[in-house]
Amino acid sequence: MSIEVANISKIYGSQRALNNISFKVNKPEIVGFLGPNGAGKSTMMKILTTYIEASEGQAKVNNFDVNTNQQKVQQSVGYLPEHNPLYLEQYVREYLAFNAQVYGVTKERIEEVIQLTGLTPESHKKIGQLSKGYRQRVGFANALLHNPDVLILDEPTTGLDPNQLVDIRNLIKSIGKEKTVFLSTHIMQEVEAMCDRVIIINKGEIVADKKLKELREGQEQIVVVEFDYRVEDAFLLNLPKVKQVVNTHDFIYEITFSTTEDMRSHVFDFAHDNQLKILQLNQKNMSLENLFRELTK
Ligand SMILES: Nc1ncnc2c1ncn2[C@@H]1O[C@H](COP(=O)(O)OP(=O)(O)OP(=O)(O)O)[C@@H](O)[C@H]1O
Repeated sequence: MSIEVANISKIYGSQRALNNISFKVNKPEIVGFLGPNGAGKSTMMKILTTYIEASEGQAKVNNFDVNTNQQKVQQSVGYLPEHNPLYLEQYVREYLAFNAQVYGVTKERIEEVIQLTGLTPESHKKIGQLSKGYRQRVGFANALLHNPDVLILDEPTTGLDPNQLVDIRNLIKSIGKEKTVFLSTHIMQEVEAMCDRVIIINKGEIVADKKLKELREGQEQIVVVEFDYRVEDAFLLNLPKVKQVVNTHDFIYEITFSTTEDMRSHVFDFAHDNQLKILQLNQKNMSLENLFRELTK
C-alpha cells in the first residue's frame, strides 16, 4: 500500500482541522483529494510529507510510518507544496542541482527531469524570469528528482493558463501510470480529467471515497448545447430520455438525460430536424459536481 491513513486528527488550538480521517491509496493510482477551501487538504498533505505531525492517528507512506520513519518517508515522496518555495534569483539548473545534492542524485537525473517536465526550452533562465506554468514545472522537476514512488501534489494546476493546464495534466497522467499520485484540488474538472478515484473532504472529515468509473456509471448525464436561436424549454423535452431542461444563458441549454449513453448525437439530429444550428455541444458529467455540492454545502 502506498499511502495508509488511519484515524488521523489534527487539532490547531481549539480547531479540529482533521477529524478521524482514514483512507488508503494503491500504486499506481491517481487520487484526487477534493474539498472546499479550508477543508483540511493541505493539512493532510503536510502530515503525509512529514512537514507537520498529526495530533492523533497513524499514517504510512510506502509502508514507512510518518512519525517514526521520517527520513524513509521523505525518500519515498515527491512533494509539490501549494506555495512552491522557489528561489527566484537562482537559475533552473542551479536550483535543481542544489536539491539534487540534498537527495544525492546524479547530474544525469537532473537533465532527465528537465526533459520529462518539458523545461528544456526555459532551463537556461532564472526562476524569477519564468511564467507561472514553467515555475510549476520546476516544482514538479524538483519533486521528481529522487524518483519517488509517491507524489503528493497540493493544488498543482492553480493559476495556470488553459494550455499549461493541459500540459501539466498530461504530465501528471503520465506519471500516474507508474506511480502513486495524491493531488489536492477544489476544481472538479481537474479530478474528472486526471483521477482514477476521488476522496472528498469537508470540514476535516471524509464524506466520499469513490472510483470515478463508479460515479460515471448509473448516473444521469447533462448535455450543454448552444443554438443560434431561442428554443422553448418544453420543445426540448421532446428529446428521448430527457429529464430536465434549463436555459442557463441566452441560447444555451443544459439538458439532463436519465441515461449514461452519449446523447449528443440525438441533440444533433434534433437540431437538424428542426432547422436549428448548433454553436456548441458538450457533454458534462454532473455526477461528481452533484455529489460534491450535496456533500460539502
Ligand atoms: N498553522 C495553522 N494554525 C492554525 N490553523 C490552521 C493552520 N493551518 C491550517 N489551519 C486551519 O485548518 C483548516 C484547514 O486548512 P487547510 O489549509 O488544510 O485547508 P485546505 O483544504 O488545504 O484549504 P485551501 O483549499 O483553501 O488551500 C483551516 O480552517 C485553516 O485555517
